[in-house]
Amino acid sequence: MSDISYVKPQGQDAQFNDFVALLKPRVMSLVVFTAFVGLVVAPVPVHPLVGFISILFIALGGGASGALNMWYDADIDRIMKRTQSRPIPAGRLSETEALGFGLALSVISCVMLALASNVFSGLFLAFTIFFYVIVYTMWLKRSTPQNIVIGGAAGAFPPMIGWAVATGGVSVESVAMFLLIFLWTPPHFWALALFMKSDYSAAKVPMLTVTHGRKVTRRHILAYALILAPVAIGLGVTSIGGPVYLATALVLNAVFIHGGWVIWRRAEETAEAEKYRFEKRYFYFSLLYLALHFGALLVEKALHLWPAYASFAQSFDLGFLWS
Ligand code: HEM
Ligand SMILES: CC(C)=CCC/C(C)=C/CC/C(C)=C/COP(=O)(O)OP(=O)(O)O
Repeated sequence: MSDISYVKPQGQDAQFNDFVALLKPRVMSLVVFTAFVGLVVAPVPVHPLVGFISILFIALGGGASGALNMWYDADIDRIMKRTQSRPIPAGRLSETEALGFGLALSVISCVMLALASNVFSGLFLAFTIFFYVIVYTMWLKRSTPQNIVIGGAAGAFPPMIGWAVATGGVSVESVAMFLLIFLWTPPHFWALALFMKSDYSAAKVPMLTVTHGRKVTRRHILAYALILAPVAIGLGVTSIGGPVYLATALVLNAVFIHGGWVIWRRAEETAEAEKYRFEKRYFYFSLLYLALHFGALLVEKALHLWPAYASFAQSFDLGFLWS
């Protein structure tokens, strides 16, 4: 964690773009979208200004956790090809700058979210940052191949935070959204780990592909796709689901399981000869998979404003089983 290797390029100030890059904006865009959906689909309406400010601070909190992750992981980011051009390993920002930026932004975002919505949401955001930075990044990532399974919880909390902004609490629906992302994370990440294995071996990060090999990882991807499907479809029979969501989930999960099956059956030599083309496609499909599930929840929310649709959708709601 020292700054010894840091040499600021002459005459070049730390760039605004580099601070933005510390926020991991591309990954966080989907994270923030899930938080937004969590907020919008909740049964309690939120004033648009409060909603906007809350999402802004959830986004900043997520970004802050990304900056703290990059501060702590600078040593392994220097080794991995995929991450070598990040601001710290590339020498454009110092570790101290990233740490200060990440800490300041974390405090500001949690306090502001608490003030803008409610204390529970602010504390929930703080816990999520803690989970990603301390539990995942500092502890699990370097110690167990289950790192992303357990650590993945951090990435699954944002829709619950959005829901908490609106309702001040937790519900079956928000837990179901959490479970959807929680069980999606392993196949999402392991598909990438199949074609990024050498990066992780070089950095000695105990990802499943490194510790147990690609064959075991392939089996795990299929297993998680199979466990994920009933949870993803199950979300459709809660109060925030409905026929449009259910149809979307049925199609997406059939495709995701089929892809997981193909990944499991693929001979390593074939995958290597094809430069892991299918695995790469599966990784990108995983992003679409999650975005479309949350997109379908938004569509349900809009359609529920139409009374005829709302009463039709009601017949799919099995909420009486748990309420
Ligand atoms: C522990 C949990 C997770 C791990 C280990 C993980 C890992 C990764 C990695 C290593 C990448 C490649 C990033 C890059 O090229 O810089 C990636 C990409 C991505 N991840 Fe995840 N991910 C996790 C959870 C999530 C969650 C919860 C979301 C959103 C809800 C998400 C959304 C994305 C997106 C949108 C990309 C594509 C970024 C791009 O185009 O550059 N990830 N993920
Ligand atoms: C609101 C809030 C606090 C949200 C946090 C959301 C969250 C935990 C997202 C994690 C997604 C992510 C970039 C994982 C990368 O893992 P990695 O760090 O191992 O990947 P890397 O090798 O690309 O750094």
